Amino acid sequence: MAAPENSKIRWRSVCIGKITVIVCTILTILTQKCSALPDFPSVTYEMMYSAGLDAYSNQKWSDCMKFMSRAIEDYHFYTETLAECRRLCTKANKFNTQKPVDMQLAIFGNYVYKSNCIRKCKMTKFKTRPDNYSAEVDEAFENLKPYDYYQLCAFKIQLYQHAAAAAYTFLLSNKDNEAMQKNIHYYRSLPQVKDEFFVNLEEKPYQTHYIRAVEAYNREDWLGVIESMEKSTREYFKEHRTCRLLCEGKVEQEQQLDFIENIADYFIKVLDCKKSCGQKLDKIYGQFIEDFIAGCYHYLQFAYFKVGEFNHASECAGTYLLFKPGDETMEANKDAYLRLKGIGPMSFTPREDAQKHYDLIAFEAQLLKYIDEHYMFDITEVIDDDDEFDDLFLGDSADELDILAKKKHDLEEFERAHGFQVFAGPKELKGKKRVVVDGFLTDEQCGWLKELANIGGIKGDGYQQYSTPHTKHEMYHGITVDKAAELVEGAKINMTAAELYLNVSELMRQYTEKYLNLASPLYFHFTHLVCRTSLDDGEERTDLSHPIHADNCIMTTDGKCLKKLPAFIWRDYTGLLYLNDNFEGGEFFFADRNKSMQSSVKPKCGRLVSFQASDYHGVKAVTSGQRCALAVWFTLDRMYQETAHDTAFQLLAKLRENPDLIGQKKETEKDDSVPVGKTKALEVYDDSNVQVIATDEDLGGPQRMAADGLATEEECQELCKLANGHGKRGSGYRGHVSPLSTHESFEGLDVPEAAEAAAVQGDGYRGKEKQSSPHTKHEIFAGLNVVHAYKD
Ligand SMILES: O=C(O)CCC(=O)C(=O)O
Ligand SMILES: [Fe+3]
Repeated sequence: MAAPENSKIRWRSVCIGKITVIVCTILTILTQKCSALPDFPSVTYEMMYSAGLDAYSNQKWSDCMKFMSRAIEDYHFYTETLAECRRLCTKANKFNTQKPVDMQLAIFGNYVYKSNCIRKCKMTKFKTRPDNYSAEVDEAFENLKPYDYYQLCAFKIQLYQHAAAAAYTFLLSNKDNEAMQKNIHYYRSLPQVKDEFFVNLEEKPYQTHYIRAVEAYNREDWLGVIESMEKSTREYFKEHRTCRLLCEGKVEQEQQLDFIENIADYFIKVLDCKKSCGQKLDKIYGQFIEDFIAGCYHYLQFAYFKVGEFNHASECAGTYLLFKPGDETMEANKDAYLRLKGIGPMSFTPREDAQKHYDLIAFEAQLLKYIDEHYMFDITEVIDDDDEFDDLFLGDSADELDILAKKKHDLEEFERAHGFQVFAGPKELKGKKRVVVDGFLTDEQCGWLKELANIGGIKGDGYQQYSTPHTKHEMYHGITVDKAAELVEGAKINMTAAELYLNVSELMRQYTEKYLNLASPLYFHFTHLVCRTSLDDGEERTDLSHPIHADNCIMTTDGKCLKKLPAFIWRDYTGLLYLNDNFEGGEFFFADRNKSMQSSVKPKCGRLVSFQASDYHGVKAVTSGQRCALAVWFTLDRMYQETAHDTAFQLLAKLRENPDLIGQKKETEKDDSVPVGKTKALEVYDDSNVQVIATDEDLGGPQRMAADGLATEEECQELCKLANGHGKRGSGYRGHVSPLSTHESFEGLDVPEAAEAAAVQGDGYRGKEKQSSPHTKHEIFAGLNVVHAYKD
């Protein structure tokens, strides 16, 4: 478990210096007695969060817990109260809009009246409390960040029950957060941590009732389903209203606009926020449930049917059909209900609250569609890519932030230690994950490598032996790193140059990995020292030395990047280290998909350019002289790692130990230095029990492979056990009833798989026959049974 110490928090401390001290003092005086937050109205969640962060960085773990939990508590108090004020004031009207002198005047007059109402309400409830919070802090609370800090601080003082609950709560809203997945995994491995510690501290009433309803459904306790699901729908609409009301204060206006423009822009932003309430709320145990509210009515209609309350059952069926018109299962149920005495078309009139909810959402969707298609958003808005480099170092959880801050620091240290200077970044180069850095080689070193390329370089090497692969006006020759080592053995070049080749390419790999802040290691796929020499010095040229292309896909005429063979689709990043500038032309450039130039780089000795292999780029014509570079293509897939570096390393080590061997063996003429594909890479695995039993030709298509020996008998059994374990849990999990199964699926199986399992259950319930789980089947048949029961 990576629990950071002495870490720098990358958080804008909103409450620094004096204020923090005051807050801390107040809270310290209050000590245990601080739960009645409204009594201390001027202490806000923002202040407490800041105090919590300070406590965290000063390693005051229990203070950190205390402040974080109070911050969370106050955030709830504040948001609930705010929503309540807005709700109370929605109906406050003074001016008659029915017979207005001027309708618009009356409407806005009422807004003035409502605004006053909200202000009065806030004054009564919040008293002297400041009412201006930074968007960053609000976002942190929405994403449950305080729980992240809370769990770390609790962990530090071995309060595992608190830590586990906070970690679990955070994870439910931040499912992809790998650091927290690892933390949960770690907590679970502790003997003192019990399953029941993993509780969702942010569970909303509608979720609790929903879970109970599904549990009751699984027990076939139909009255229980009715009671809990009715409560769940009521609570859901309430929560939805609150969520929408909270959207109403969240807009930051940047520009001076007309009165009406201002209102429209503000309104659109609020609308956009409201639209996301469904996405936010339709979750159980953090798992999104499609058509959540419709699903509730499906459960209800079935439960009412089971207890013989057909009027209610029909009403719920009708409500379901409001949300899912034409749903086959429900239409069939409807037909069946219609055959019952006392049930007519009116029995299917949707519930009033559901109808209101539906109308609102539908109207908003219509409005948003209009806005999407017609509204002229201010076109001066430009994408601010100033922070793109920093984006590479952005994290979510406290753990992540600390790790990333450390990585950024490491990178800076690495740059300092090697004397590298960043010359251009994503902003100047007009693309993410691009960098130009100087200082990789001295002039002398560039000279050695150039000489190496010229002595040992093979014409067309690396280009299927074509000496002019891209333009007839230039000749290419190159040398791979293992070939360079062989030249040392053949006494054609000195050891220093070959070692430099090996070492500097490794530095390029390390730097690219660090700069791009990659989560997994980079491997060499192909390393090539290459020179291009102008054949017609000084002639006018309209062609390029290297046409616009990407290094891992085929560029189509309409600018698409097709990840298909024969492109080297496993290449992920490219590094080009230039060796000279005494030539004409030959600028490297990045291009758009429409082939227009985005930015260019002038080669010079020791200058590295690194970028994503899928970025389009090219080289302008070399109109005179020779241009040399060390080009390295990296892959994230170990399978495609080239063996040349190992070979070179071993040979050079042997020659260092036995210098007598140098010059004894005749250097071979054979050139086998074409880029290494899968077959060569697989040889790496031959040493570790893996045997390739069939490849592309045997299996009748590209990129196919079968191999034995990837797991031992024991490992296979382990995996089977795991699968069986999940199978069992799966059946207990079908109603999303056990938090443990959600929790376990995060570590036992991968997240998408767990998500899929949950999605299947949700979907299946709504009658999709393709689902295979027994529970789902049961629900489909149960649905159909209704029909059959009355047909027969
Ligand atoms: O040498 C350069 O600047 C770029 C070469 C290149 O893009 C390539 O070989 O794929
Ligand atoms: Fe390229």
